[in-house]
Amino acid sequence: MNRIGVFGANGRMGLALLEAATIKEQAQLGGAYVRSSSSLLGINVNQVNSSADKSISFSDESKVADVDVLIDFTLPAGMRNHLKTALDKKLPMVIGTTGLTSEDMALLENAAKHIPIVFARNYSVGVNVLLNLVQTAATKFGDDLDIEVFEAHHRHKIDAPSGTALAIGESIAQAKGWDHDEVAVYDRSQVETAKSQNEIGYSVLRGGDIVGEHTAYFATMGERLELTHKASSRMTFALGAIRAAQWLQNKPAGLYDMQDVLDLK
Ligand SMILES: NC(=O)C1=CN([C@@H]2O[C@H](COP(=O)(O)OP(=O)(O)OC[C@H]3O[C@@H](n4cnc5c(N)ncnc54)[C@H](OP(=O)(O)O)[C@@H]3O)[C@@H](O)[C@H]2O)C=CC1
Ligand SMILES: O=C(O)C1=N[C@H](C(=O)O)C[C@H](O)C1
Repeated sequence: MNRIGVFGANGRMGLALLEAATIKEQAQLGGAYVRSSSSLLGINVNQVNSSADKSISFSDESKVADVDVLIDFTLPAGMRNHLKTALDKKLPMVIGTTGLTSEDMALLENAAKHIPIVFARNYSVGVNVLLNLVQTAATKFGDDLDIEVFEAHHRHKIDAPSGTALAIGESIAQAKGWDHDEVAVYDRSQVETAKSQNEIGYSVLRGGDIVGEHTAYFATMGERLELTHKASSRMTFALGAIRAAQWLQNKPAGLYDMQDVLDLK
């Protein structure tokens, strides 16, 4: 049995994870962690999400105990603290937080020398299949090809482009043999020349309650391929993260991703 500890348990993803832990067989909610200053401390999780396990109350994230694996979908600063806890307690960790810097990634790589970690910018099956499909598309057209990535999310999202959009772009860059940082174009407002074929352009929409949509465009003279993924429920990500937490059981230290979990490599 996997006793799962969820950080940021009062967030949009946190609440979905509390519910997902009750749905998945062989999984059990072990801890619903919130900040030490949270007004939710001691309140039964069931009062906030009626589908969550009645036996658990929100507890202080600095008092992690009686769990087998930790899950973090918070913000980069939260993830850094929660990673320290996982290292102290020698617990495996599933991380979905996006907007991480290269310094954060270095922290993850170092931590993964001591504990097993799954880090994925999207825990849906569809997006992880898409990461392979865009590599096929990117290499099957000739060089006279324009590649763009579009993403749309809810009004509350603060990082842009989304982690998934960047993962799609990085996957394409890898297939093309490009350095992603050199070819990524985030803003054309100050550019007065036509685009080159060696770039990946990003565009972003924020509005309403959009859960998460991503399209990779492959446009050439005479045709255009659009590969789109649309998530319609956060439960997709939450169930994927619980699956990753179960997969991590008994894994050696290392940095894994959702494609490892789904055997898509
Ligand atoms: N990989 C994937 O598949 C997915 C990733 N995400 C990512 O997950 C993250 C969270 O998204 P979402 O749930 O919508 O965001 P919310 O804003 O709804 O929730 C964020 C949670 O993190 C907590 N938090 C923020 N900062 C800290 C901190 N410094 N220390 C402790 N806790 C902190 C918040 O607590 P408080 O309320 O006290 O501020 C809250 O519980 C984002 O990075 C998002 O991009 C989202 C969906 C899928
Ligand atoms: O913030 C979100 O909501 C999401 N974030 C992830 C991202 O940045 O790619 C994944 C998903 O699209 C939802």
